[in-house]
Amino acid sequence: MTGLTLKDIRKSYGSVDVLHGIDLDIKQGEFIVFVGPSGCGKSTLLRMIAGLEAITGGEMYIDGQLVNDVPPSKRGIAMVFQSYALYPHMTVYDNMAFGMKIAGESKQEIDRRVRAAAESLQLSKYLDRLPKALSGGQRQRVAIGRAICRDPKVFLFDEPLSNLDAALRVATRIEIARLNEQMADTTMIYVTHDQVEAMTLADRIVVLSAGNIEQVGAPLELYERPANLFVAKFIGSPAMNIIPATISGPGNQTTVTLTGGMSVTLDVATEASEKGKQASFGVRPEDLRIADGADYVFEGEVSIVEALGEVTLLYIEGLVPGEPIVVKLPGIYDVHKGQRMRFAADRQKLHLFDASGHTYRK
Ligand SMILES: Nc1ncnc2c1ncn2[C@@H]1O[C@H](COP(=O)(O)OP(=O)(O)OP(=O)(O)O)[C@@H](O)[C@H]1O
Repeated sequence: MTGLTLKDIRKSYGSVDVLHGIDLDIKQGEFIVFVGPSGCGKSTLLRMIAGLEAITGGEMYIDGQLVNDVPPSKRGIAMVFQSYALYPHMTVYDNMAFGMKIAGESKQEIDRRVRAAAESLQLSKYLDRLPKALSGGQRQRVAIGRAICRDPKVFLFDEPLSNLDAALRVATRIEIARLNEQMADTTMIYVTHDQVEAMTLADRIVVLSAGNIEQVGAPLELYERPANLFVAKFIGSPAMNIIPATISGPGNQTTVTLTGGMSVTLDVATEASEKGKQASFGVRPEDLRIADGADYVFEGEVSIVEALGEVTLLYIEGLVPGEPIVVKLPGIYDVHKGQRMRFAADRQKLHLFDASGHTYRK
């Protein structure tokens, strides 16, 4: 079984601690995506798994074997970089064959693997070309093909699509999803800034911030049940609206008083001892709808309307000065600046976090 186990993995550059003790179990064949703000340590962690960065502390196991001191070439890992890193003077074929030649594979085996990888990535007709005669998307497919040829146990991707334009990103993302299906036993770990890539490709997403894991879970689990305020704001776009609140009625369902005085009841249980405590109330822009009765969550004035066709984004002022509530309505709405509106949401879709940012949901 080619799983990965990270036990209290730490990284420091001199006196600067970058990763503070990462614990993570990855099963064979899983597609794991690392996300987090710039500088949180995603790439460093990936490079440590690859063996390109030394491990300062903790233990890393691949397939049950401690690999802390195993060099990259002996870890059974292949990595695809944002920059493709192809040899410019070599043809596509030779780029894909290179690693196997170095490893001393037979010509026949090399040929078989190169052609199979080229076939699965629709590169067969480009095998004699140099990288400069390829588009960015084709180059990245060659880099992926080269990695496939090495028949890795673990496949690492460091923002592989970020140099591609929007249409190519989508096409190559779908290519990677297909590859993941074909290579069902190969563990894949993928770093990205792109929420759509994370949500669509991952079996599980690892959310990192400032060198710590905030939450690990299936994409929709993170979306529906964020463990804390950080994950709540990080997953989903536009981000979840957060409104300061006070717990006024704890119980199986909790009533809170929002800044501005509105009382709202959520499907979240709280202990009696929470009464009077400060909390953060959360609602996603897409979970808000125009209220049609007296039952509403908040009221305010439209300050900006962004009509995108498929959705309309409204920025509503009135609760926290300078922090408009964002509402995402499906389709086109005839709404104008200055209009006063009320919005409602289902109780089950509302979130509540305590003063230290942890969710009240069990
Ligand atoms: N060689 C180095 N020496 C000192 N600090 C470093 C070194 N490499 C990375 N760092 C620091 O480690 C932290 C994590 O960097 P890393 O590249 O892993 O972040 P990241 O989450 O991948 O960011 P991004 O999304 O911007 O690529 C950053 O604060 C960075 O400045």
